[in-house]
This record gives sequence, structure tokens and C-alpha cells, in this order.
Amino acid sequence: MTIYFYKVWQPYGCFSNFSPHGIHMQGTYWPTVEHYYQAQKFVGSTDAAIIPLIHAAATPEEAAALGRCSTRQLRRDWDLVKTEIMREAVLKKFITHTDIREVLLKTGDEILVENSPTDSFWGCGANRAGLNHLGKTLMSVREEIRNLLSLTGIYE
Ligand SMILES: Nc1nc(O)c(N)c(N[C@@H]2O[C@H](COP(=O)(O)O)[C@@H](O)[C@H]2O)n1
Repeated sequence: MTIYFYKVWQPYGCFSNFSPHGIHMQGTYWPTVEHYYQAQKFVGSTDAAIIPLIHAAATPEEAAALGRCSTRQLRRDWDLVKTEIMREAVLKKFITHTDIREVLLKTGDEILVENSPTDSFWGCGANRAGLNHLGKTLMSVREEIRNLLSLTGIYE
């Protein structure tokens, strides 16, 4: 059975990057994965001044709106690095928060899909044929945590 998720208040909402599960990355605390991901778009860019504003955004929706502003200059390598940046943040989220780690592990080998009607890169898009990179990231993180727990128990 494929598991679809999208909004935080819907089933499996903890898989959304907008869920209220903070992460520490390189010594800085970020309120959500979405805050961190949106800020990384501007590291080293001429618009890096937006980073503290994204960091201070009151909600992930606000952080996303700031990061999606089309007049700002993204870092040049963004398309090359964004999937790895997302993976590191999502892995940190599920290592940090044991309650949602259990939710993720309990999905077993089910296919996970971000059911975004507007995003065919991170989600499946309106026609459900999109790339689903967030779902793939979650499945990859699930596998990594499962392997590390069985080999070493280092996340316990
Ligand atoms: N608009 C919106 N609302 C949500 O609740 C979402 N979960 C998402 N998807 C997330 O948006 C991020 C991609 O943003 P960019 O298009 O790269 O700026 C990513 O975290 C998706 O999972 N969108």
C-alpha cells in the first residue's frame, strides 16, 4: 500500500518538511526542515542577507514564501546540491525525534509519496507521475536508520 502524505494536519503529517520538528545543523537550531532547506538556497549568494530572515520566520509557510521569492539570487550550485541538503536535514530530523522515527520505521517497506498537487520534483504533482524526491528521501533515510539500528544501535 502506498502511503501518501502532504499537509501536517493530514495522516503522516510528520513526514512533511513543514512539521514542527526542529533540527540542529552545523551548530544552528532551525524550527523546521523547511526553514533550513529554504535558507540553504542562499548560502554564498549575493542575497545571503535573507538567511537570517528565513531563520526567524514565524512559520514554515513564511520561510517557504521568503525562499521562493523569484527576484532573489539562488546559490549557483543549488540544483546540484539541493537533494543532498534535503537528505541531510531529513535524516537529522528522524534521528533527533524518536517518536516520529518510530512512525517512519513502522511504515516498513511501503512506498512513501509526497502528495503535492503543485510540486512534481519533491512531490508527485497533480497527475501523481512526478519525481517524488521527498518520498524517495524518506525511504532512503528509513533504510539508513534501520541499518544503523540493527548494526550498532547508535541512535538509541
Ligand atoms: N506549499 C507547500 N506546502 C506544504 O505543506 C508542503 N509540504 C510543500 N512542499 C515542500 O515544499 C518544499 C519545496 O520548496 P521549493 O519549491 O523548492 O521552494 C519542499 O520541502 C517540499 O516538501 N509545499
